[in-house]
Amino acid sequence: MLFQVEMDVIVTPDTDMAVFEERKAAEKAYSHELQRSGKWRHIWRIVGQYRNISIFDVESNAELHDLLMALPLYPYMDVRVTPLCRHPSSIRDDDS
Ligand SMILES: O=C(O)C[C@H]1C=CC(=O)O1
Repeated sequence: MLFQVEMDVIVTPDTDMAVFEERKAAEKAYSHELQRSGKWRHIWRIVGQYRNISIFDVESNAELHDLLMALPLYPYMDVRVTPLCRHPSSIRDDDS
């Protein structure tokens, strides 16, 4: 099952940056692990914003939920999820 996930990272003036930087490093490692597994298929930075658009390929809604809840930066994020399905005009083999 494919999902578009948009993640906004929110850093405020009172954010403890030492804690944030620790979580950011953990987030990078977690993201790399999921990308290598194929579950986190794509990640793109939205230009000019601390936001990404990602594509996840998971077995179920529950699996995606668990993966997102475990994001080390989750406490600093606003997350939006959009379920995707194959477009009938797609010529790609890996769209479903
Ligand atoms: O930087 C971000 O967009 C937030 C998050 C997602 C992956 C990662 O390494 O950090």
